[in-house]
Amino acid sequence: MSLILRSVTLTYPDGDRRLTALDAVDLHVPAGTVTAVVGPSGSGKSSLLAVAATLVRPDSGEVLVGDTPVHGMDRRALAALRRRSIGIVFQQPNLLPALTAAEQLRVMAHLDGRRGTADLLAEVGMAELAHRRPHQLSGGQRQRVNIARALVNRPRVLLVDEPTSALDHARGAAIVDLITSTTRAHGVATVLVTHDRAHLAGVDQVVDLVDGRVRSR
Ligand SMILES: Nc1ncnc2c1ncn2[C@@H]1O[C@H](COP(=O)(O)OP(=O)(O)OP(=O)(O)O)[C@@H](O)[C@H]1O
Repeated sequence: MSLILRSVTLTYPDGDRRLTALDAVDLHVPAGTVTAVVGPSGSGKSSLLAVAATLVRPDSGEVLVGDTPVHGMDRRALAALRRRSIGIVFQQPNLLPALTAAEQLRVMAHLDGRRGTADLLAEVGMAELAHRRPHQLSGGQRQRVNIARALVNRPRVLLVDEPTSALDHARGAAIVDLITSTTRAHGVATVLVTHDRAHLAGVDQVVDLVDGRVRSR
């Protein structure tokens, strides 16, 4: 159950012209592996995540989420696919301030009728802090809860946006290690967008995005 982008092109209106944010991008992220997407500001990283999340429809090309082609799906079908198959970890953990770590996960589980959230908190090293609210947690701990929450619906695809930007070096490295180990344990296809090349030794594939084009290495 992989994530595949085939020759994806995305443009935005730019005055009288169009700006090409993604230019014939090919990406294959097999299940149980992490692909890091690295590139300078404006190279198209957020656009790539938005297309992979099915939040933005490309001008052309094909997106397959967990082997399901999204082309031609209506909004309702896309929303169902996102809920069922895609986990998203945003740069800033947008946790609900009034809820404890355990409750953040249970809300998601309740919405989707899933169980087993305590195991997920333990997996990200947060079992003992499960009763704490976001303001009682460090940035790294909040990011751990955020990652666990993204896994509640047992997604096939995990999309992670700059998870280390607010963390120091050691905590950033620990978060990337955690993303890698949970990716393997859950067999998800993970895309990790980052401008920070420091922590990428353990990932399976690194692609450079330059002016909307992928350069593999
Ligand atoms: N909604 C939009 N309308 C017009 N142009 C846009 C829009 N969103 C992004 N762009 C442009 O598309 C290009 C790619 O932007 P994108 O946000 O994907 O880059 P990025 O690599 O994520 O950048 P950063 O690291 O700064 O977040 C940039 O030139 C940007 O200005």
